[in-house]
Order: sequence, then structure tokens, then C-alpha cells
Amino acid sequence: MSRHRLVKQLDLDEELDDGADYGDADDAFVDITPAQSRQLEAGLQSIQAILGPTSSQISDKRIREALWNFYFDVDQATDFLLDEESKAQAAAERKRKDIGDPSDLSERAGALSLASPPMESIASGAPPAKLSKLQLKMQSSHRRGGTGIVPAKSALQAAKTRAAQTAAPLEEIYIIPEPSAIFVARSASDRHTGFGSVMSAAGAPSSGASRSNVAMSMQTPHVRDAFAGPSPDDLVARARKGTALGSHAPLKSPEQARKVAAAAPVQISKAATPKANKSAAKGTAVPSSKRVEEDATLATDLRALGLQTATSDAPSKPEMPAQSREQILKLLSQQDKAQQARISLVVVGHVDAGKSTLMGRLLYELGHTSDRALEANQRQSAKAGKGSFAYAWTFDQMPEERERGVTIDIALDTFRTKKRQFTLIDAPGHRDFIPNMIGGASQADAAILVVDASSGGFESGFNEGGQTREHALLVRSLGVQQLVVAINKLDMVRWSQRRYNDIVEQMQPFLTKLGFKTSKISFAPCGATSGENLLDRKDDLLKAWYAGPTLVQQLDRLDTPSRDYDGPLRLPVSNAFRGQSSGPSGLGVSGRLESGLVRVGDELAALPGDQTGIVRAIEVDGETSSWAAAGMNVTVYLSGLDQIYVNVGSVLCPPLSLVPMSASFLAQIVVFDLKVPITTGASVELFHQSREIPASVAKLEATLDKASGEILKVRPRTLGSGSSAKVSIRIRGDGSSSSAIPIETYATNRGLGRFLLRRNGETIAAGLVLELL
Ligand SMILES: Nc1nc2c(ncn2[C@@H]2O[C@H](COP(=O)(O)OP(=O)(O)OP(=O)(O)O)[C@@H](O)[C@H]2O)c(=O)[nH]1
Repeated sequence: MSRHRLVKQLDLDEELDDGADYGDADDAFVDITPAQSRQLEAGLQSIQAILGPTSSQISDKRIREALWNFYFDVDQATDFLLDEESKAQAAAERKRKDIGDPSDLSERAGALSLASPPMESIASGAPPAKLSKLQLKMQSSHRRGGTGIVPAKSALQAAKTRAAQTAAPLEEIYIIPEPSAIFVARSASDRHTGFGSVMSAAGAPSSGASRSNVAMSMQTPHVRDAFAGPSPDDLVARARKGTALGSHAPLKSPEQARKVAAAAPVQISKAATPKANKSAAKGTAVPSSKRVEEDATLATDLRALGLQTATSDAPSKPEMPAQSREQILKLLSQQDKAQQARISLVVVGHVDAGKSTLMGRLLYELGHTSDRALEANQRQSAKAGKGSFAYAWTFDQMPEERERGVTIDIALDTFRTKKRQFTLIDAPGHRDFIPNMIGGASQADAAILVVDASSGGFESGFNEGGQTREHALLVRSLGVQQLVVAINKLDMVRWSQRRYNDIVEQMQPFLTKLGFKTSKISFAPCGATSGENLLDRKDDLLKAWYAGPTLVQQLDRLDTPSRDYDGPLRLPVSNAFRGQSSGPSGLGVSGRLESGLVRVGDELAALPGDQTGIVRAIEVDGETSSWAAAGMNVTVYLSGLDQIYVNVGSVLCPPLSLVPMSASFLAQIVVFDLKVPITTGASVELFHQSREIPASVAKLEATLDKASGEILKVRPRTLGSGSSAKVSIRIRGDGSSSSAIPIETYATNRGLGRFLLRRNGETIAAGLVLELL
């Protein structure tokens, strides 16, 4: 039975304990076979060769123990030893009371140079200067023949940054709408739904700003009532805790069930923790008969559940990429030409417009949901007195969602039409959950805007405070250019052509004002509960006047957006969780690849921080793959990287092409409809990728002409509704490097160079990053 099955809660205190206890473990290898002994010795020599002079700091015994714990995997054992070494050094420094916050990887990388290798001090036996894990690795890489040099920004990047310093064309944000055309939502309870802070640590408090907002709001009775139940943050945190985002999407096969089980919460391979190493050193490294027994029991349980397949004792080796980078690029370019590339679709719209029902029905019509699964949802929803939500329950799987009949968090799924594959992001419509909706929309290429055609239904979504308007504005501001408007619930108005035309006539000018090109907007009449006009039409009342494309035909006509496959890899993190032994193990990190390619075996750095990990497995839309490319929603499983170093808002990138870190930047913004103008120093919430960050508008540099981008006024005192301006944004914090976030200019990376600003539950502006300051 494999020791990979043994899992244990991570004890953080012990993990960070600097007193590396590598005590008596001479008896650790008593049961070792001759073959294992040979593997140990070969591994020992490999690690010593890799570590070079650093290996003199680490006893042979510790190296053997690491190899034993990592099943003779030299890479993992080396990573582990380097981790331990840098922790011990950091602890030693702490003891000398001269430690500050560890500087981040980008700063260190900038400071590193082979011209002054710290290796000399190690070789001379002098206590090494504080070496980051990256530095040690770079030395190793140098010894292995790599250059170990972190390149300065390329000339191309520098040129791009310079170009970005001139005003960006306004249509890149969106064509400025008439202020009166936009009404932004105001949360009735003034709730602060900080989805970015949700995942930073389960149960961790939100940002300081969030807390203060909440504290102020709590003074009014109706707000206290609103907080009587779990907050939106709590609900989302609870749902996401320890799972891949969207893992509450339907499980379509035993294989998927196995994968989801593999992503079960907060259990960490004991062999992969420093704590395990300590235990090993204390003589427990060799499986005891009790542990063997436990393993066997666990295996039996898993088999009974149909969750376990692998029984090998062999260490899990990364599957090597089957295709070269060139082959992958060629394949992607062919797919793009044939318009077959995957498209990420976010489904947005006013609360109760029928988004989840529409998507649930669509998956059923396309054969992605089995009759059995549907019947189960029908039975359970009827039992709960919510029979009309049977299709919506395909997506709304959190108990709170089912109880309240509203979507709370985004859910992901995939579906395939005859023509192409889609990733579907079902976003919540309720105003309290707009931050989650923004997180979903920031990962999308195109949107389905669901509109409720029932009498009064359309109006409540389209009037002031309705989410039809705000969602359309937000998706456009986040860069989505293609929109399919599903005019839903037409069955409730007896498939009235007049009602349909009336809605189209109101929506069309509104959407073009937001900057959607007419050619990129399409409309589809439909009925989610009956499945009308999703794949085909059955109702004579509709057939009598509509002969246009079905919803699926319209989705098939969407253009594949251009992707930056050649750029450096950028994977903004929307979730991080622990993989487990029955599926891909290691740290699972989910997100949408903004640029570049990732392959199994790649080394990735997580910023902020100075940690790196090796990609052991990749899943694209739930399917195992040896690579993934820009535009895909992926989960990468990394070894050698601890979960505490990766949060929502972190960005994974190659160690030799790090994403810049910045706490302040120059931006061009467009201001939405405002009650209170923006003034210098205004406190805002910055929504960047899947993260919400307290920030301030540090300086109003200039107002700009909406059409030409030319400067109208330098240093304006305020910014009002509908204006466009250049402003400096500063992340609020203590001013140290720790407040810096991974961010890029829009010219360098579109996804990482866009943001939204919100204040007191209102979205007040959208912007593009021009220059990092
Ligand atoms: N008659 C009729 N009812 C519908 C249709 N589509 C959805 N509904 C009903 O509308 C209600 C809300 O549907 P949902 O799918 O939960 O709406 P939603 O937009 O996903 O809701 P949130 O995500 O919470 O904003 C449910 O009772 C559905 O049965 C439709 O085409 N016709």
C-alpha cells in the first residue's frame, strides 16, 4: 500500500518551527530493500551534485530521509531540502533580530547576478548570507548548465511600456455611455462582499477596509439584520473552501467524481510536509504496521466508493509533455483559424432572470446532464418546495443557494456543441454577489446576458438598480466584446413577438452606448424551462414568427478572441487547494491563463512571494492534459509549493519572466454614474482579476477628451459622472513592498492591465493600467 494514501492536517506552527529537529533516525531505514538502498544512494549523489557547495550544509542523513519521504524523487526532495534550508536561515536571522519582511521574488530576482554569487561564502564555510530559495535554485541551475540570470525587461516589453504611457484609446475601455444610461447597483445592506479576501485564508478576516466598512454599517439596525445570517463572503468562502472553484458543478462521470474527491479539503500528503520529515527523523519514516493497516483500510474504503484506482507504491512522476512548444503553437494556430478554439462564456443578468435554469437546460439538451441526474434534481427540488429550480440546481449546488433560490458563487462547467467547446461560467445575479460576478466575468471571452421577458420582469432588471444594466456595463468594462442576449421566459407572455421586439429595441441602443459593436450583439428568444430555441424549436407560437438562429447556433458563431500564446506565462489565481493522493497530488491552482503556455514539468513562481513549484499535472476544463495555453481555464498541480504562499490574486509565472509587482500605477479610467464625485485621495476597492484590494485614487493627473484622449484639464479637483481621466492609483497598505500586487500594463497584458473601481457597493469606474510607478 502506498504511503501516498497517508494524509494529515498541516500543523502550521510546526511547519514554520525553525528548530529543525532531525534527531535520531538511524533506525529509519531498517526495513529497506537492497533495491531501495541503491536508489537512495543514487539519489543522494544526484542531490549533492545539484546542490553543489550548499550540500555541505545538509547532512547525508537528511538527504536520504528526504529521498525516502519523497519516494526517491530527486526534484521533490531537492525542493524540500532547499525550502528547509531557507527556512532555517530565515529563522536564524529572526533570532538575530535583524529580519524584516522577506523581500519578494521580483526584488530578489532584480538583485541577483552571477557576478556576485553568494556561493563563495558557502564554499568557504562562512555562514551563508540570507539566500532565497530562488537564489539557491538559480545556483543549482547554474551548476546544471543554466544561466541562472534573471533577464531585465526585454526591449520589446520596454517598448510596450513606453507605448502604454501615452493615452490608451478609449474604446479599449468602452465607448463612454451617457451617464444617464447607466445606473449602478447599490447594495441595500451596504454589504461588503470581498471575494478577493475570501480565499486568502479560510476564515481569515477581510481586509482592513472591509472590516471598517462593516463596522460602520453595523450601526444601523437594518444592516445588523442583514448580517444576522452568514455574509456573502462567508457563504462563498464556505463553498470554495478546499475545492477547485466550480467543483460544485455537476459530476458527469465516475472519473470526474474521482477527480473532485481528489481535491478534497485541507488534507496534505504527510510525506510532502516538513512535519513529516521531522516525524521521519524521529523514527517513523518507515511505515509502521499500524500505518500499513490504516493504509489498507483506507484503500478498501476508497475502492468501495469507486474512488481509487492507483495502488502502486511508485512515486508519482510528472507526465512529460507529449508535444513540443512548437507543435502546440502550430495546433493552436490551426484551431484558431478553424474557429475551433475553446471559448469561455460568462452568463450574467438580473437576479432570477433564469440564468442557471437556462444553462442547466442547455447542458441537458446537449446530453451533458443525464436523465438520472436531472430526475434526482427534480425529486429533491420538488421535495424542498422549489420544483421550478430543478434545472438551476445543476449549477446551484451549495445548500444556501438551494435554500434561498439564488446563485451565490460562480460555477464552472464545460459543454461541447458540434462545432466547438465552451467553458461556462454561471454568475450570480443578486447585487450582493456582484464581486463574484466580476470574478467570473474577468475570466470570460464572451457573455450571455439573460433577460427576463415576463411582464414587469424585464423592467425591473433594466430600470435603475437593475442588474441587466450593471452586468452589461461590467462585462464590457472587463473586456468582453461579444454578447448574446437570451430573451428568456417568453412562454410567460405567450411567445409575444411584440414583447420580444420591444425588448430588442430597448436593449440594442443601450448596449451600443456601452461600446458593444452592433455586429457583436445577437438576440435569441428562448424559454429555459421548456428548452425552447436552445437547440431547436417546438412551440408553434414561436415558430409562427421566428425562424432565426437558435441559442446554440449563435454561440457557434462567436469569434475566437486573439490570444497571446507567445507571451510569458501568466496564470492569475482564482483558487488554490490541496490535491490528494487518489488524483493529481500537490497544490492545485485554478485560474484562466491570460498568456503563454504551460507544460507538465515547467517550473513556476508564485507572486507575491519567493516560492516556486514544479507542474506535475494539468487539467483543462476538468480533463487531464500535458499542456495548456492562453485563454484556457486550467488547474495546475504543483509540487514544492506550499498553499500558504498562493492566494486568490497571486499570479503564477516563469521564474525567469516574472510578472512585475507594484503598489502604485498610472491609469486611464472612465467614470460611471456617480452620486459623489471622485476626489484626490478617495478610498476605493480595486477589483483586479479575481481579487479585491483596498486602494486610493492618489492623484487626479488630467481629464481627457472622450473621443481623442487628449488632455482637457491638468490636475482637476474632481472627476464627475461620465468623465475620462488619467489618475494614479495606490494600493493602501503600510507602504512596504508587501502591499505591491502582481500587475502589468494593459499594453503588455490585457487581462492583467484591466481593473474596476468600486466604492460602498457601487462600481464607480473601469480602467486600464498605463504605467507602473
Ligand atoms: N416560466 C419560466 N420560468 C423560468 C424560465 N427560466 C427560469 N424560470 C424560473 O425562474 C426562476 C429563477 O430561475 P434561476 O435559473 O434560478 O434564475 P437565475 O437568473 O439563475 O437566478 P440568480 O442566479 O439567483 O440570479 C426559477 O423559478 C425558474 O424556474 C422560463 O423560461 N420560463
